[in-house]
Amino acid sequence: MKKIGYLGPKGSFSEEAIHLFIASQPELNDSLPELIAFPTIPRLLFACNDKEIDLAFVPLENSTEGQVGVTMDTLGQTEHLFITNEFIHSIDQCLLAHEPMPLEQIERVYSHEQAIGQCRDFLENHLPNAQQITCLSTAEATHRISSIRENWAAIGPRRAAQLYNLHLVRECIQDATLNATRFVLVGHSLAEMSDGEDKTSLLVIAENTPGALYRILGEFAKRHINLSRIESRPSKRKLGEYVFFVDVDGYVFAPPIQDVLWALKEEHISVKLLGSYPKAHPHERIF
Ligand SMILES: O=C(O)C(=O)C[C@]1(C(=O)O)C=C[C@@H](O)C=C1
Repeated sequence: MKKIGYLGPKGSFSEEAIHLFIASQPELNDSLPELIAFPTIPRLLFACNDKEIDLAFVPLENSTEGQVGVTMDTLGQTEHLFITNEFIHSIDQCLLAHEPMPLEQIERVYSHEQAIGQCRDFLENHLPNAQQITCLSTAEATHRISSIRENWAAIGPRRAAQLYNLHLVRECIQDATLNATRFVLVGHSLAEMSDGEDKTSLLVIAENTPGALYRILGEFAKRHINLSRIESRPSKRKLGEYVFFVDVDGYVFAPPIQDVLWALKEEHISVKLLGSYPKAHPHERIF
């Protein structure tokens, strides 16, 4: 039985998404994997890197709040991991508390930083005086308030209300109605080319010199390779130095992508392959 790790505890958006992802994958449905909750994303990804688990399921970016930096940074640090699938899950944030209560009475709001970021306008407009407390996940926030009878609330998934015996004070409190998170499944080997459209994720380490990014992008443009995402993260070596996460259309062994990788190597630009995997086509309700 395959072991898949996710950001827990039970009731997190990650858990909700992994169940839907498994249901969408006939080959995983034949022998259901064992799901293991981890308290943090680095612990989860390093457990996979060290082969304690077969696969890790992690959030990578959200349509409202943007990149999940900790996932990107940890993928950059691990050595034996490849993204093998992506899965887009629609996210509805709910405000949960012990009992129905007027918003003015709520003194504290607990949640994961991504969830707090997705509800920034709601918090500013409706709970301007509530203290915001960041937790390791939305489910951890929900679990924390469930054992203490105070005027505290948590932001998290609808299902967490049932699991932790809480009341739904408000639903869909995120700032953008269409709110979705892209999760990726990460494993130990490169996925094979699919029957449909694939994409390739690369981590490119550019020098801080004039035109460095221009030259990198030029290699893709020359070969008509479509870039679907480019994001920077600090290199963590010095202020103002960045690494770039680039997603391009196509499977990594397709000749034009191989040509780009050779060209970048010749220019001494270092590139780490993060994976090649089937492109997700989310339902139009999501985007
Ligand atoms: O805290 C959770 O419930 C998670 O699964 C993490 C996470 C994230 O880091 O993006 C997942 C989806 C939502 O965007 C909010 C939080």
